[in-house]
Amino acid sequence: MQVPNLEVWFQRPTDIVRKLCSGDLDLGIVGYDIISEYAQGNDDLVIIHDALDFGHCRLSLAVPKEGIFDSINTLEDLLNMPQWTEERPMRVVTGFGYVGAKFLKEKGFKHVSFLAGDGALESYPAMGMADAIVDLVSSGTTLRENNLKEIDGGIILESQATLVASKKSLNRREGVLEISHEMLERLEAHLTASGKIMVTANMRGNSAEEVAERVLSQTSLCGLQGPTISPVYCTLDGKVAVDYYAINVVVPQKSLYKSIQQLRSIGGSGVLVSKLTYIFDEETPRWRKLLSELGM
Ligand SMILES: Nc1ncnc2c1ncn2[C@@H]1O[C@H](COP(=O)(O)OP(=O)(O)OP(=O)(O)O)[C@@H](O)[C@H]1O
Ligand SMILES: O=P(O)(O)OC[C@H]1O[C@H](OP(=O)(O)OP(=O)(O)O)[C@H](O)[C@@H]1O
Ligand SMILES: [Mg+2]
Repeated sequence: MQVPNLEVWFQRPTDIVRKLCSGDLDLGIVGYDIISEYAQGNDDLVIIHDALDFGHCRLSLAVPKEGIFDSINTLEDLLNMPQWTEERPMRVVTGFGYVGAKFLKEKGFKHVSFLAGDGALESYPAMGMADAIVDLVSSGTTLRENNLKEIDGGIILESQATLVASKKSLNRREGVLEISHEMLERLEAHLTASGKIMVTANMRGNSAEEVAERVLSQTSLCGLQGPTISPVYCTLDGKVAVDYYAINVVVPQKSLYKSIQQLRSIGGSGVLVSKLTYIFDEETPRWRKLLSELGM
């Protein structure tokens, strides 16, 4: 473990929120969907990082593609269907009863009944047990396989993994604030580095400035703050001389090949490419934001 005094437990998403609320966990990594549903109105929880860039999905309303829903393509269409009455409300199955109900109420749905379910909700409409579902969608494969469709305006929330904490722990438990700070810094630095690579190459030149001019003339070689150019020393006739310059530049992974082509076009050779693990920038605004939410 690279962070001392940190113990890691894998728990079910709902239990993470529950244990944060009860004070049994100090920090949690959990989807925003779960926080929205299960941390209802609990102001002890605070989101330290809201976009860890994994577990991307959306909570969405879906209905069967055919039958009475054949021409239903928007939330408005669904709302105006004559089928839903007090005696026969639209039956929605979901594991997200709180945010699901709140959403439909805000959109003006009156005749709705909710049914709770944990898994394979996509099968409920075909089994005749529900009219619509509110569930997580990522690739959309599960919906397609079950002959269901999303409708315009039916996205309830977008979710991805977040780092959350209990304010009580941050304020009162020794070391929790410091560890949270370190984790936040490492996560941000790692996210900043993801998708970026370091390209190193050698280039013949008369001076660092002259090499820099050539490098900066290329759009894909500008780097984070500009290229780093340093002399490569060799011995020539028994004397130390500089014939080559090494250039170091950080570029987006997706411009890898373009960068190589541009480097070659200005005389670069011996190109090395390495992955970056962390890029530590200035103190992240998320830290300031957290301190202010804690009243510090
Ligand atoms: N298809 C998906 N693609 C990406 N992220 C998803 C997907 N489905 C769920 N998630 C995210 O992952 C979290 C965990 O999903 P899920 O509830 O299916 O977990 P699980 O580990 O299977 O737990 P459980 O055993 O309680 O079902 C969700 O809260 C959501 O944030
Ligand atoms: O749009 P897709 O990429 O098909 O993903 C969506 C599916 O993934 C989740 O289920 P999961 O596989 O976690 O099973 P579960 O519902 O039984 O937990 C979610 O509940 C959907 O069923
Ligand atoms: Mg699951």
